[in-house]
Amino acid sequence: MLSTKEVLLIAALLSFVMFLVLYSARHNRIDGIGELLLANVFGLCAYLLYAFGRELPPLPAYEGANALYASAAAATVIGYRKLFNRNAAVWQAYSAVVVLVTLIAVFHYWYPSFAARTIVVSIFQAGAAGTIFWTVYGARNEWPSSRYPLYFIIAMCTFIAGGHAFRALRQLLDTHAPTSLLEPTGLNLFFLSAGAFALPVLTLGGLLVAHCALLSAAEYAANRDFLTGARTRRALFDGAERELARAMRAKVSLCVMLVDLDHLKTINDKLGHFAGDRALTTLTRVAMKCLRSVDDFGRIGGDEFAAVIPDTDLDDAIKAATRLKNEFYNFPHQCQGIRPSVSIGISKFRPGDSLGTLLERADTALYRAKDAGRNCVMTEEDIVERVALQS
Ligand SMILES: Nc1nc2c(ncn2[C@@H]2O[C@H](COP(=O)(O)OP(=O)(O)OP(=O)(O)O)[C@@H](O)[C@H]2O)c(=O)[nH]1
Repeated sequence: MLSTKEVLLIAALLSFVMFLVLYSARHNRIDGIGELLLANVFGLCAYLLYAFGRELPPLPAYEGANALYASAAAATVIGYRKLFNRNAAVWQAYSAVVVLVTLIAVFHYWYPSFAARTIVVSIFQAGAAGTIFWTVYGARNEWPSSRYPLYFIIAMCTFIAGGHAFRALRQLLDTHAPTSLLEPTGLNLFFLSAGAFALPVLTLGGLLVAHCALLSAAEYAANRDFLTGARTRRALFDGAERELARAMRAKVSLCVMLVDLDHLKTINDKLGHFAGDRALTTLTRVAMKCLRSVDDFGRIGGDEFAAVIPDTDLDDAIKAATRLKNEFYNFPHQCQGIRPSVSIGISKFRPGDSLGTLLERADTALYRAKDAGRNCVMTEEDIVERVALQS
């Protein structure tokens, strides 16, 4: 079996490895990574002081080691709060460390009691694990990707807080409880190992969270237009191909809308590019509001947007497009003297259509809408009618 010193040295090594991993991730500018890095520096020093406690004078062996280990817990809590965009409560966390170290000194020099020291340390560590638990649990519904890291952290925090609560109770009630942290009894070794690995395990959880946050940020950047937040052309077309295949297979209706901002060049020229950008962003916001959550809306270039509207026949697509057009026209734009509007062309899926042919017909309808004076909605059926009248 490992000795207590060996367990602590392994924990120190793990903290060092975690430090190196976090150090390489610090360039990603994820909030909280810096604090986890600091936590592992504190942790590494604390483990070494604990491990060589018998060879050191009492001040570094007791107060020093505990102050560093408590600071590691405080920095971990702050790191997690930042990772989940919560108020970091730095002042409160380090104040709790000061209170803890004061109590340890009191139970070391004035009222010597290993049991009392163990209990206050366990309460502090259980409180830290509990805070991380609530931070992660409270963020679960807004978490954008797989919840596996959250469940992992919640399980670990439960284990750590439960272990500390049990240890404190045992110290309080059991007359055979250990009288030193380094006592190599079976249960003491178990608690020591569990406690010593808490920091590396929670750091691992934080790294998993940071990894998921990075992935979802990269996914967002790849699939969302930087200016407007609408889907990118590629993301929209990928989704459209899937919807088209589904419409074909399930024989359900589907429509495509092309939405073009009218006279953007005039807005840019008269009011500046920022006013043009604002009009594009407003259009996206209004469209997101008017369309359903199953509809896909993306910017396909310049001032042109497209919406893929599944399970919808032409009449309902016209209603949605008209609502969008009117809402945008009536929006309180801050464009002195100019009233931004949109023109919309709609096409309806026919068996055998490809995305290209569907967009082509919507584009022809859009140009008719432009020809008709803008700020209006045209469908391919209007075109069929007009072409028939002309011939
Ligand atoms: N502010 C801003 N302007 C853009 C952006 N992308 C494209 N444009 C401008 O949008 C204008 C589009 O011009 P046109 O295609 O002639 O369209 P329009 O002026 O809206 O005229 P119609 O579409 O015919 O009503 C060009 O002047 C582009 O420079 C952008 O991201 N921001």
